[in-house]
Amino acid sequence: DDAIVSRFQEYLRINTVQPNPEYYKAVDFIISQAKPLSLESQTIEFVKGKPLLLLKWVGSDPTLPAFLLNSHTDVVPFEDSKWTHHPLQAHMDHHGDIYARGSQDMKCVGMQYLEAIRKLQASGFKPLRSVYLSFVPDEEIGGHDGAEKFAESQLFKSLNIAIVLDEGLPSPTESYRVFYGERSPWWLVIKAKGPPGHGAKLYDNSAMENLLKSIESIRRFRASQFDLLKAGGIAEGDVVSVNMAFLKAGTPSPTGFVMNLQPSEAEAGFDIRVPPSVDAEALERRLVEEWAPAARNMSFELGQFKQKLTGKQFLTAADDSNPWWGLLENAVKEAGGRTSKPEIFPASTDARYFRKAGVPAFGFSPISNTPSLLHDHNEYLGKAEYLKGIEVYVSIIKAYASYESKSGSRDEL
Ligand SMILES: CSCC[C@H](NC(C)=O)C(=O)O
Ligand SMILES: [Zn+2]
Ligand SMILES: [Zn+2]
Repeated sequence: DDAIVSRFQEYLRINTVQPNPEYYKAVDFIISQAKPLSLESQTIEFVKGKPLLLLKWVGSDPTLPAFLLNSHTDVVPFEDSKWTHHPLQAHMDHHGDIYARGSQDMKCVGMQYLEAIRKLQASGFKPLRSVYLSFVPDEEIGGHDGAEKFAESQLFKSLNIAIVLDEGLPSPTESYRVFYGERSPWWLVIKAKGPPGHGAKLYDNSAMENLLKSIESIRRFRASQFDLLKAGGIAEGDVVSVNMAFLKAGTPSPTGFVMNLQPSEAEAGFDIRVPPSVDAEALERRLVEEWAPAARNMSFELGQFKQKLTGKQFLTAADDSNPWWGLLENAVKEAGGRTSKPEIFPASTDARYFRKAGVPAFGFSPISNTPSLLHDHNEYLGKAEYLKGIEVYVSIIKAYASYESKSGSRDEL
């Protein structure tokens, strides 16, 4: 167990923090881990400097579709002064909790896949289906140069993947959370223009006033969605979330912002997440007519990383019609765990690109009894929970790799 935990800590200590992740250090480390497992390995640069590592554990029946275990190698930035231990130290405290950026999101999962394969090989298990592992870059900044290009590639098609597993979220209870779809991310910048003027003058249609009207309207909508959630009976992934990411306005000067000048431009950035169950077109109309009406000198554009998905959202069946669902549920049970009712992922993962390519995907991180600290200060994972998660993957990989039916092919799902 000590060696297993040390390997996890080693991966956590590699600085793959956006916006300058040391991707090759991570890839070299994973390759070194895969060597003793005799996995086939290839590194693909869809975009220069952003390697995607693809590993393969070859199954004995090449006529059966394979399955893919995906994880991203990058992590989000942190404010290290707000942490109890430095987020790149991977310090384990006396409770066995390992503090590090990526301990939950999602270096744990990437390493757990490999550790599970190591255990299966040690037990003499031989897969029938091939098992692929992808370690992808850039998930945290939209996945365009990583999983999106991979899922759209000829290479991906040639792998003949029947099912993908990707990241989920920690569960504060005993039951693991599983995700079969996601909300669509809309990252919008709403801009207002208006006549400038003296700070002492009351007049209509200033940029600030126009923007504030929009913010008020957006906040009323946010409150209505939040009220639905607070009332209960509806999941986080089934309401629209709206949060302001930034406010940018004012006329800067070397001594601070000018106080007696009403600026001619003002803008605000919003992170909006739209569930598959919500009419995205109606929301778009609301955006055009109420939140950024041209009549009020307003416009909108996409923020950085250009996140806005409209149109069809792809969901993976999480019922008897999908054999991979039952196999997953059962495998978790056999490892002594329990899955809760499948949910819509409240944020975004690379799974959306695989689903879009026509391949079903589940979001699943085997972390129970743990607060969700993705992107938060003091992200940690308990050693016991990490080790238990490896056993869960042993069970899942065994079940998936042994599934004989040809009905696990993509066309029939
Ligand atoms: C929209 S691309 C960024 C991806 C990131 N994923 C997670 C899981 O936090 C997010 O939802 O913000
Ligand atoms: Zn993640
Ligand atoms: Zn993340």
